[in-house]
Amino acid sequence: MSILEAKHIDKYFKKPVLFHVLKDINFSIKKGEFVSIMGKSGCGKSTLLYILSTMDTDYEGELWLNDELITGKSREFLSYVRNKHIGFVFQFHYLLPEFSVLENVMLPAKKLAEKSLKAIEQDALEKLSILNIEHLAKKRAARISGGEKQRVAIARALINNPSIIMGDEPTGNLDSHNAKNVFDIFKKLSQTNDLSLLVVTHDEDFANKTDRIIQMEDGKILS
Ligand SMILES: Nc1ncnc2c1ncn2[C@@H]1O[C@H](COP(=O)(O)OP(=O)(O)OP(=O)(O)O)[C@@H](O)[C@H]1O
Repeated sequence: MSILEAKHIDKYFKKPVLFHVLKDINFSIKKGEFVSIMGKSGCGKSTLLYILSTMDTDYEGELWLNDELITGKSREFLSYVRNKHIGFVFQFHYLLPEFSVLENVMLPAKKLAEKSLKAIEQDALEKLSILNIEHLAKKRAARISGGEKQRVAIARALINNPSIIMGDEPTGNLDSHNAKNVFDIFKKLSQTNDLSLLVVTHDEDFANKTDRIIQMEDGKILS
């Protein structure tokens, strides 16, 4: 079963001049697959991820998530889909510094509002324990290290049990030790939890260890 499928995606930027940035993008990601996207700066990786994450709706072609057509759906629906089915991990973690680690992880589940606070707290503690950082639960996010912050960001991405995690340079801000930790966590999530992962990266070591590399050049997929 495909978790994510892009069919004939084209995108144009209209200003300052008409620019065909994505050209007939086609690929799919299976359940439990760990895929990386690589390519030179400016080839369109972030633009593509923005579309795949349902944030950008101004494109041609079709986006499918869990065998459901996402293209053309309302803003409210897309916001729900993002929160429920997609977990995000960025280069910068975007944690709320004054909130505790636990509160940060709970936030996307509170927004979804499908469970009681008690149940959300239990889920958040479980995610923290998967990432071996349960002991940080009560600490303020501002008071933990960069590597720990990225683990908290991963726990937060997992809180609503998404179908797929999307990462934009998730190891871009980490030293090699912490980058390897993040890779190992992602690998384990794909193998033991059957979670799909799609990660844009410039890190060749990281990409070479993923199940598949999607290579981009000038807005096209090469392989
Ligand atoms: N809002 C925009 N309007 C016009 N052109 C844009 C806009 N955003 C990006 N571009 C251009 O589209 C191209 C692709 O940009 P994009 O950010 O997707 O590349 P990228 O592969 O993610 O690069 P990097 O690896 O540096 O992050 C670039 O030439 C960029 O200058």
